[in-house]
Parts: sequence; C-alpha cells; structure tokens
Amino acid sequence: MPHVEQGMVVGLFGGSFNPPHEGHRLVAEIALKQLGLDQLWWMVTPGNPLKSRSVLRPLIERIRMSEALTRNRRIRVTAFEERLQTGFTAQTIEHVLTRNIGVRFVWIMGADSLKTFHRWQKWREIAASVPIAVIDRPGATLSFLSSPAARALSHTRIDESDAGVLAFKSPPRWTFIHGPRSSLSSTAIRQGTLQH
Ligand SMILES: Nc1ncnc2c1ncn2[C@@H]1O[C@H](COP(=O)(O)OP(=O)(O)OP(=O)(O)O)[C@@H](O)[C@H]1O
Ligand SMILES: O=C(O)c1ccc[n+]([C@@H]2O[C@H](COP(=O)([O-])O)[C@@H](O)[C@H]2O)c1
Repeated sequence: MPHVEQGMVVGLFGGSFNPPHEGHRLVAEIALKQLGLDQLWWMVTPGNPLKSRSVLRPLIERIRMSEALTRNRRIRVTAFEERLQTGFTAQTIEHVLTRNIGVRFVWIMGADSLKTFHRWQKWREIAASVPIAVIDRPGATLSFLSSPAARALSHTRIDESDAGVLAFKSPPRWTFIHGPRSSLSSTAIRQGTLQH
C-alpha cells in the first residue's frame, strides 16, 4: 500500500486496466483536480469478481503498462489487493481505512460501473464507508441515473460544484462529475478496433 501522511486526501481508483488506456488517465486527472486529491491510488485488481478471467492479462503486465501510462507524481500504481488476496472492494476499503486513520479516502469509478454497482459484494457497506465520485463516460451519462444503486443513493448525491469537499463529507455521499470524456475502452483495444 502506498505511503500517505495524516490529513491527506486520497482517491482510490480500482480497475482491471486490461489494458490501461488514455480514458483511465483522463478519469485520474479529472479526479485529482476536481476532488482536490493529494494522491490517487491506481489499484490494479488481481481480478474483477464479476468478469471472466479468460482474457485477463497477467497482473505484472497490467502494472507495467499502467506505470508507463501514468506520469504524474501524485498517481501511485499499486496492486496490494493481490497480497490481500481479494478482488472484493468492500474488503479492500475496510483494510485501507483501518490502516490509515486520519486520512480521507474517496472511491472513484466511471459511470458504467455505477450501473452495475448494486451487484458488487456489500455495495451498501462500501457506499456507507467512503464518499464516491462517479466520472462521466460516453454511453452511460443518462442511463446511470436509472441504475438501482443510483436510485437507492439518490438522496445522498451532492452537486458536482461541491466535488472539492466531497472527501470531507460523511458517507454515504456521492457526486457525478461531468467533463471531458473519452470513448476509449479496454474491450475495444483488445478487439483491435481502437489504437491504444
Ligand atoms: N473511457 C472511460 N471514461 C470514463 N471511465 C472509464 C473509461 N474507461 C474506464 N473507465 C472506468 O475506469 C475503471 C476501470 O475500468 P476498466 O479497467 O474496466 O476499463 P474498461 O475500458 O471499462 O474495460 P473493459 O472494456 O474491459 O470492461 C472503471 O471504474 C471504469 O468505469
Ligand atoms: O467488490 C466487488 O464485488 C466488485 C465487483 C466488480 C468490480 N469491483 C471493482 O471495481 C473496480 C473496477 O473494475 P473494472 O473491472 O470495471 O475495471 C475494480 O477495483 C474491481 O475490483 C468490485
């Protein structure tokens, strides 16, 4: 787990990054700026529990590609979930919070992830333990609102103009951040329909 100082605000950006692409980097840059982050942990998962591992590249490759893509001293590429032996975000967050008292964390996800968030293990506990920033993504801008999790958490949403203080709000609390968007996806890159 990367080193942090007391009082820091840290974004947790988990992903398969299979492979990582400029769309991921854009999300990270938007989050760093809009959420006022001191650090962003680019957490390369050993495996998304909801995705097949048949096309998943080895963790070490995904880490190396992520490191090559992210050239920002505030972005820390990490794969500590491998050592925790978990792909479940609820477990990761519990571990992170227990070991970093006095540090504020925000979970970061693309709008498409919010659409399936209600299928994540203990998703209500996740939402109750860290504020969440959802970053716009082509194809998910409007449909995210009708997702089960967005509906269940609608009363806890704050305006994106308050994104800079999201980390200081008691969860459950989330915001949706519009902004520059990228239509890149790892699937398209794997299928060879887009250049990396
Ligand atoms: N172009 C994008 N715009 C906004 N968010 C994105 C974009 N690409 C990925 N994300 C977000 O980044 C995180 C990691 O995504 P992931 O590694 O699964 O990439 P992906 O392109 O969605 O992959 P795949 O096509 O294999 O599902 C998720 O929260 C996802 O919503
Ligand atoms: O905890 C879960 O049940 C869970 C289900 C689906 C995805 N996640 C996490 O969500 C993050 C994004 O995954 P992905 O594959 O969409 O890049 C990554 O950190 C996954 O471990 C977590």
